[in-house]
Amino acid sequence: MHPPAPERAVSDPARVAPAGVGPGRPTPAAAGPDVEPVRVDVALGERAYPVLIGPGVRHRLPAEVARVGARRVVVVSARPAEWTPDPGVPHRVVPARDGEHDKNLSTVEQLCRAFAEFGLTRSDAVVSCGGGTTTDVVGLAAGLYHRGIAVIHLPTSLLAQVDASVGGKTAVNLPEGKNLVGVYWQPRAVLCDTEHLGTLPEREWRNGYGEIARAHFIGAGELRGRSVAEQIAACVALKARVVAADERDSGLRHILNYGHTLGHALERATDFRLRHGEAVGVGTVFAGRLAGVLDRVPAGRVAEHHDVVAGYGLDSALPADVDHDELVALMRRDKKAVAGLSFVLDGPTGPELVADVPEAAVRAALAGM
Ligand SMILES: NC(=O)c1ccc[n+]([C@@H]2O[C@H](COP(=O)([O-])OP(=O)(O)OC[C@H]3O[C@@H](n4cnc5c(N)ncnc54)[C@H](O)[C@@H]3O)[C@@H](O)[C@H]2O)c1
Ligand SMILES: [Zn+2]
Repeated sequence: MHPPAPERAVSDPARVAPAGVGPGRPTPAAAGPDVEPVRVDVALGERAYPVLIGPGVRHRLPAEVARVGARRVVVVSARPAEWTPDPGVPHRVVPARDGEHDKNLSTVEQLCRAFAEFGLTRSDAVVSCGGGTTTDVVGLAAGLYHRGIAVIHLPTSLLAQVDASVGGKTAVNLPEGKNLVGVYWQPRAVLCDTEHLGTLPEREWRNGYGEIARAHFIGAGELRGRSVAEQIAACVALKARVVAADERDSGLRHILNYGHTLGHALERATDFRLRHGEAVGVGTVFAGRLAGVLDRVPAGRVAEHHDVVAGYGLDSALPADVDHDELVALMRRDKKAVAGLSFVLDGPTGPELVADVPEAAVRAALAGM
């Protein structure tokens, strides 16, 4: 099989200079002839790591493996083996499958056994290549094996590049629920190769754009019309800033859940017929409407939520068959709910967690969506 297709021109090719420099800010990083990768640093002291974004950045893998000092590597890949470059040290490729079905403890055990069989020691490394489900399960296996071994992610879906592979949260599912077992385990590097997106189905593009749309309202700003690499870089830079300030989700990190309270409820209410990003898109429109109902933002800002979500090709309306009572009940049970109905909402001082939102306001925002 041939290397992935070239970068897809999803949006206006007009390029804009990367926004600022420094930790958590995208900075240019040269990588090859016609390549303009961007580097974002996740500033976590001695656990700081780079995220490289752009066409062909997978070829930085041997350099990153060398930087980590690994002598042997296990590559866990849900994509064809040729998608991962030779890491430059003795290695084994273990095939994996993306999907929630295999994101479980049994896969973690199989992976750890493969690491042991190949003789990985504490100072070696694991590489993941796949969607967010694969980076999550491999991240957890790496975080547990020998009480933690270096992991480098090569995320291949847009959602995994803008969100799942960065920030150090790892988890697997139990029959009782999603993401119930996990650890915080930061990768040593993340290589977001935009060429890897060349084969992504349309729906998975939308899935990623739901997260990019919500990022618009929590600090990433206007990204419509920018190149995919710039959109990813801006979302990663936003996440890097938030994670550097609140690695373990005890405060600021909750702003990343913008649009997610209704989003999660919608995923459940539709029995996961909606992809996560599609649900977050609708949830983002709702967050704008609710902030409007509560007089936290003017009408123009409410409309901007609709325009941004629709502008990324996402549905902004609630699916016709969902019941508002059920959505309200699910939102009350949201695991992030601190008191009553809680939402991350925009306001005069920017987005913040708002607790005890009156149910009538929630219903008013849902009505007519
Ligand atoms: N750890 C975190 O902070 C974090 C954040 C957000 C999401 N997540 C997790 O990420 C997962 C969702 O990630 P996802 O949407 O990537 O799911 P996924 O891994 O299931 O991938 C989505 C689909 O895209 C396909 N795919 C991936 N890359 C492809 C490519 N290059 N070409 C063709 N097809 C490709 C996959 O095979 C799959 O069918 C969820 O399990 C979620 O819990 C984790
Ligand atoms: Zn999300």
